[in-house]
Amino acid sequence: MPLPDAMVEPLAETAYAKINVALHVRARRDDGYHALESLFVFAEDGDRITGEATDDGAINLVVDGPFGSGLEAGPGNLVVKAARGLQAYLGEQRGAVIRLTKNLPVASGIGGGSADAAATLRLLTRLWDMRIDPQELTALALDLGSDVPACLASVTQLVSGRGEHFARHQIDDLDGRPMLLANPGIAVSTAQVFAGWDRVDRGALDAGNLERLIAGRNDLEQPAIAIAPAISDVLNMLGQQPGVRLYRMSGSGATCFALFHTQADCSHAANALAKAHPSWWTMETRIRGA
Ligand SMILES: C[C@](O)(CO)[C@H](O)COP(=O)(O)OP(=O)(O)OC[C@H]1O[C@@H](n2ccc(N)nc2=O)[C@H](O)[C@@H]1O
Ligand SMILES: Nc1ncnc2c1ncn2[C@@H]1O[C@H](COP(=O)(O)OP(=O)(O)OP(=O)(O)O)[C@@H](O)[C@H]1O
Repeated sequence: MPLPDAMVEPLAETAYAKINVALHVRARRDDGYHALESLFVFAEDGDRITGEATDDGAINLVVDGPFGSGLEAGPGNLVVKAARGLQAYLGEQRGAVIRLTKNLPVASGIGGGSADAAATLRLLTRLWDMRIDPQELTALALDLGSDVPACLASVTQLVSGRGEHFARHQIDDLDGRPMLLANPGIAVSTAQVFAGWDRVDRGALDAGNLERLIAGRNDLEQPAIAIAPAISDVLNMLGQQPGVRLYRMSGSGATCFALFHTQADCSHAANALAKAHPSWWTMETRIRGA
């Protein structure tokens, strides 16, 4: 027997937070973007997107959640852009009512907007019953943002170019590893951080194993710290925590992450940060497996 409408659960997707375990900036390109080499991993947690299909063709977005208040729900929101882009791309006549529960800080280097856009594409292909693999949507995804193509699969990937080259990458000991994210409460503009890069190529990324990644870098750390010095405080604090294996800034900041040996180490660090800096945002999570 079919369920009455009120009991039909809306479809849901998690917009997994993206973390750049290492991010090497190799060159400034003629198109203004930068050529990067990065290992992307994804957290098991992130924003949440739910939706229901409508027949009128309209895209309506409602935003809630801890970081929802500062975010517009209109045409500038990456969820709306992704939905409209998908409608146009596939000539879809149906619309959708979408709810974005914003759990991740905005403009914080963990790709919240990019993850939301990719999750919207995954959600709507299911909602509108499109017989299409979201991986076919790479060109549309890249139009929405450099990180969006890799966010479609949201598994560990080596990413290069502006973000258009991405391939699954297996590293022992990463899947399921406890991870703490920490942000000092400062929104940082990605474009402004890239503009502060000193244009020195410090060499290629070696993502062969965790040891080599530990020897890697985030070349955007220094320009981000110049804009938001509190990033140094976050890094210092993370580096002092017992059981930390690797700590670094993610993306263009200001969020930093630390990978731990055990969940107990991670929880201990989360408590220490919350006690010393109650205003900082933290999230205790794990690296999402393939
Ligand atoms: C820093 C990273 O998050 C690392 O994963 C990404 O490179 C940024 O990805 P994103 O937020 O999706 O960035 P986009 O929305 O495409 O671009 C925002 C701005 O960042 C700069 N930008 C971005 C990506 C890139 N490879 N080079 C750049 O110089 C450009 O000034 C661009 O106008
Ligand atoms: N759904 C959304 N979530 C977050 N930001 C959005 C969204 N839609 C539009 N934006 C805009 O996109 C900009 C970048 O937001 P986002 O949170 O993706 O940045 P980020 O985490 O620094 O990304 P990256 O790691 O890719 O550099 C913000 O200035 C914000 O106003």
